[in-house]
Amino acid sequence: MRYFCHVALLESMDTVKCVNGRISRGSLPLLVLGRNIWTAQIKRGQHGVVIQDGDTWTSKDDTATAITYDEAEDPALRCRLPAQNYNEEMDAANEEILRQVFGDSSDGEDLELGDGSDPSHCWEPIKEIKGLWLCRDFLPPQRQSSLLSTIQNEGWFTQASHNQAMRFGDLPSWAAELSHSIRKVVLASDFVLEPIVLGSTDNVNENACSFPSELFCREPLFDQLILNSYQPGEGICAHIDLMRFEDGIAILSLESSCVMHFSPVDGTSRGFVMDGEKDPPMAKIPVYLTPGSLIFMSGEARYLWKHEINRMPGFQKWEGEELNQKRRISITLRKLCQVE
Ligand SMILES: O=C(O)CCC(=O)C(=O)O
Ligand SMILES: [Fe+2]
Repeated sequence: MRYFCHVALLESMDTVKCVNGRISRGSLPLLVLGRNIWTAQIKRGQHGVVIQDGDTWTSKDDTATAITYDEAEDPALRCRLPAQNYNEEMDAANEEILRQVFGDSSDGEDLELGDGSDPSHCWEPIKEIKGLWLCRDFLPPQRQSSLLSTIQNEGWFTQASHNQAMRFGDLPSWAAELSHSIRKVVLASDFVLEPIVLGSTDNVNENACSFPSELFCREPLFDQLILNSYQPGEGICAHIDLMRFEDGIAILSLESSCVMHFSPVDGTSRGFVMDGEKDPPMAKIPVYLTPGSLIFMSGEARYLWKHEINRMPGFQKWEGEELNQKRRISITLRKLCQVE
C-alpha cells in the first residue's frame, strides 16, 4: 500500500484552489506525491493548510504548504491509495513538478529504508534544543556494514593518521543515496512526535516542534560531506559549524556509540539579564548517538548551540555508565551557501 496526497508548495500570495481533490494554481495541478509525506501535523495547521474540494486559499507567507487528502480512506488522516492507482494518477505535468521540487528519485535507489511508514523511523525532537532531531534507527545494521565497506573500498581512510576527509559538490553515489533517504524519511515522518524528555517524565506536548519543510525542498539537499574517524579517546571540541554552510545539517553515526553534548553559544540558558546578573551557566545537554542514528540540526540547534564530543575518560557517560569506546565514524552532510 502506498500513501497518497497532493501537496502544493506555495509562495507568498499564491492562490490555490482544490478541484476533485487536486490543488491547482490556475489550471496547473501543483504537485502530487506518492508517499506518506505530509501527515497529521499539517492537518493541525502548523505547517500548512488542508484544503478540500471547492476551497480557494491564499498563502500569506512563502513557507506555506497546502494539502489535500481523502480522510475517508484513513481515520489517521492519511490518504492511501494502492500503488497502481497512484501511478494512474500521476500525469506528466505532476511528474515534472515532482522532479523540479524533489529531484529524480525512484524506489529502487533507496537505502532500503522502507517507505517511511516503518515505525522504527521515528524522529524525536530533543526537547531542550529547538531544531534538533534524532532518528535512532535511521540505518539498520546491515546497511551500516555495507556503507562502511563502501567507504573503506573507496579508500577514504587508508592510513590511521587520516581522520578527516571532505568532499564538495557532487557527492559520491552512496552519499547522494544517503541524502535522498534523509529527505525521504523526513518527509515521510509525522513531523511532530513526542519529544525526548531527558531525565524527566513530564508531558511536554506543548514543546513539540517540527521540521522546517522548506529545507527539504532544496536541490541538492546537501553538497558537502565530511567523514570523521575518531579513535577511542578522540572527539571534537565545542563548535558551531561555519556560516558558509546553510541551515540544516545531518550527522550519521557509525561503529561506536557516543554522547554528543550541546551547550548554548552564549553560555547561559537564555541569555536574559536578571537583577543585573546573567543566568548561571547551563548544564550541557547530552544526546546519545548510537551506530546507525542520524541527527538533524536546524535553526536554533544549528546557530545558537555548540556541539562537541569529548571522549576523554569520564565524559562519555550514559545512564550512569561509561561507554565502551571503539573507533567511531561520522558522516556530516551540509549545503554550502550560494556565493553571490
Ligand atoms: O563527528 C560528529 O558526530 C560531529 C562532526 C561535526 O560536528 C563536524 O564535522 O562539524
Ligand atoms: Fe559540527
